[in-house]
Amino acid sequence: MTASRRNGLSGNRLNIVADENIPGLENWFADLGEITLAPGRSLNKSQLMEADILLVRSVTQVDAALLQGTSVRFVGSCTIGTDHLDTGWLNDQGIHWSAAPGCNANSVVEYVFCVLAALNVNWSGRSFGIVGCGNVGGLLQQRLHALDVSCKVFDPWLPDNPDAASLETVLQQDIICLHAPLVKGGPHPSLHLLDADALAKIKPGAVLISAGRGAVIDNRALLALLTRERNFTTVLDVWENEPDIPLGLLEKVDLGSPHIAGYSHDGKLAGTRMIREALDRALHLSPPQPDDAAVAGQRGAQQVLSSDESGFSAVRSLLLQMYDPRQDDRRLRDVALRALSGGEPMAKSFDQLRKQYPKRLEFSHYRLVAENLDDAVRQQLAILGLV
Ligand SMILES: NC(=O)C1=CN([C@@H]2O[C@H](COP(=O)(O)OP(=O)(O)OC[C@H]3O[C@@H](n4cnc5c(N)ncnc54)[C@H](O)[C@@H]3O)[C@@H](O)[C@H]2O)C=CC1
Ligand SMILES: O=C(O)C(=O)[C@H](O)COP(=O)(O)O
Repeated sequence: MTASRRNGLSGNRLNIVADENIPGLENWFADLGEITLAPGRSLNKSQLMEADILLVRSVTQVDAALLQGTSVRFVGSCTIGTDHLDTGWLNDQGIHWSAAPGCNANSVVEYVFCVLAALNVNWSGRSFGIVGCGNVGGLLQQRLHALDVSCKVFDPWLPDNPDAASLETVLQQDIICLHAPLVKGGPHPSLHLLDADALAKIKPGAVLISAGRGAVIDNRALLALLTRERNFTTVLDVWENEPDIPLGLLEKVDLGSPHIAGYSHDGKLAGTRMIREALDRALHLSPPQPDDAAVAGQRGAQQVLSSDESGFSAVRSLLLQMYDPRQDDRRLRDVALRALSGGEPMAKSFDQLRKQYPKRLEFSHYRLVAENLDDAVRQQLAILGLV
């Protein structure tokens, strides 16, 4: 039986237009019809006139300007964030849509711990503040509880969270992690939630890690503050005005990266798979055959890690063997320097860094072979996902 018969399409193969940066696309969607790849940033209506399915990432604004008058009837975004989708308009039009909630949450949480390892900040005995406690912030909170590290949470939609606190309280913690989505309206907007006033309330000596959406921090206010004084350590994965990020701000931050906190290979594949599942539900299709799915979800060969060190030094060195955010920082600063000296414009290089991002495997792909490690260190690593 052919793939399209299996799906009850009776020869009506679907016309799929997809962002060129979606791994696992062939394995998860080829059974449905023709796939046309396009650069997500510049996708336009003329490419979608005959399309049934549109598959995007966060760089494509999906709204009336893009879709009105096209034949698209399902939009899938292989991302957690949905701020690039005009969901109200899609609902009004009866166009099915789905994002991939939580697909790369584990990747972002691993990024946070690797950032702290890179900064040589031992989290034991410190307190965390989490802004936005959904799939990402909630997973971080779970790990912190398991590590016996205290945390405070600001999430106006979750007043019953056991660690619920005001934004002011959260900004007074030692390590502040921003994982709120970008929300521009409603009772709890997050746009510029960290404005000049809020930034001034951050505890001196704290570490601020922003891995939700860039505009949750007023980037001009942050630049002004960091230009006057550098009272806290700043780590930005996300920026206002991506991909043309503020280069003056990059110069001031301690670690910067091109919006890759969620870019583990596992997280990306999970996003693709989840969109296929959502499409099956929306259009009552059958999933691809297990063989296809198995290829799409293939895990890399297990890698083995060791360390001769002990205590936090061992944890730190093992985490950095798996993922070292300083490499992303270096790459970003290199392209910024080139842009400043008249080379490739930053916007182009930023997208290029993301497109050519090295394959990053999550901690669960690795195995520990360090005989010397004491039980407390082993336990800590196990909580982080390395056994
Ligand atoms: N840097 C990266 O690579 C990645 C960034 N993200 C971003 O992180 C965001 C969060 O991801 P998830 O936790 O999976 O989303 P989620 O939708 O599961 O959770 C978001 C949480 O933020 C809360 N929230 C909403 N408005 C808020 C406000 N004004 N202040 C504080 N909290 C607020 C919600 O109540 C919810 O609990 C995504 O929307 C996306 O924009 C997600 C994945 C990767
Ligand atoms: O899932 C999200 O939300 C993210 O921020 C993604 O990691 C962003 O990836 P792209 O869709 O921009 O490639």
